[in-house]
Amino acid sequence: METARVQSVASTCTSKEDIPSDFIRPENEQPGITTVGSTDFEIPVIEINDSDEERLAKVIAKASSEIGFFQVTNHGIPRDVIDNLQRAGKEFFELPVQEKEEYSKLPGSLEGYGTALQKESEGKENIKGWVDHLFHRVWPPHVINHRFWPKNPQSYREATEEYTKQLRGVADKLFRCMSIGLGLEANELKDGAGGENLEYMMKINYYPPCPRPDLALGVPAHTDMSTLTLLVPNEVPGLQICKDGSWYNVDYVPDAIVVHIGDQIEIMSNGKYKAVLHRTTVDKHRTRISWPVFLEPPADFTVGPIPKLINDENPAKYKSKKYRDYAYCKLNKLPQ
Ligand SMILES: O=C(O)CCC(=O)C(=O)O
Ligand SMILES: [Fe+2]
Repeated sequence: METARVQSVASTCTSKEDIPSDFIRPENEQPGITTVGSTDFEIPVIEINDSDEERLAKVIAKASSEIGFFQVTNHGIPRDVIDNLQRAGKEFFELPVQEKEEYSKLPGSLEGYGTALQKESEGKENIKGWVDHLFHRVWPPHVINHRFWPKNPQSYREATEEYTKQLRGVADKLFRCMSIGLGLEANELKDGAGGENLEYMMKINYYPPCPRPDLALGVPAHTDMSTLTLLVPNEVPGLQICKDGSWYNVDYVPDAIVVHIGDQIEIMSNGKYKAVLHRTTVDKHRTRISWPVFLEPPADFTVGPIPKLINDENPAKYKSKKYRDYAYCKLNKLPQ
């Protein structure tokens, strides 16, 4: 059966004060009840044009171990490269739903246009997220399937390729600093996740306006299973991170790239760096769009705590396993 796209649901209920009951979160998840107004800690914004990687590594390592989350500025990606990416993605999502369905996911594939069907634990009803998305790989060339890249607008491919090329430079810099911050050689963290075979999975999240943003969520609470996730949002706020059990709004910082530490880096660092728990809220009047890129190990690559970081006093806290098996357990909510 076809799933209704949230964009279609939203267009039929904008004038009303309510939303279909399958989007209403239980009270302990409702953003209207569970969001903390102000932070008593700084969510770090880090300028990464510092050529002293040792110094930068310290700042990044601190943010990665205390929060697992930060934003970076002065990253060197020109504004127009990000604008072109965002314009093309927005134009794609503004096409009629029928045209977008040509890119819908095929059974068993992650790539394509779709609406998440969130698996809840046994016996619980599924609650839907107020968001549609598009997934496709963007790097390295041998994993790209252009079948899932929009042909309309025509600028989509070039804009996405250029952004990806620039983003790889930022990712490499972050990996080097995070590796140095663990006391390792600069290349060791990236090598532990697949090195040059690391796969870049692009996602576009499209969150239409929602009449009851106090009751619904876009993407519910989760950690990313990637190594790192690098994201550029549009100007509509909505990202929240969890620290010590409380939910905090993340400010929109113009021109920044948002960095989430994902599960694989937590594992490789043997818990020194933390995968951040996060979720997204939606806006009553405006459409939020975000472009995360998940940096993932190849499916058959085994990821585990980096051997140099474990010893008798500090034994491995995580199993080593193939990324494919990790992803299977995570997506099916099975123990790791
Ligand atoms: O839209 C965002 O800012 C975050 C989305 C997200 O967490 C995800 O797609 O994994
Ligand atoms: Fe996420």
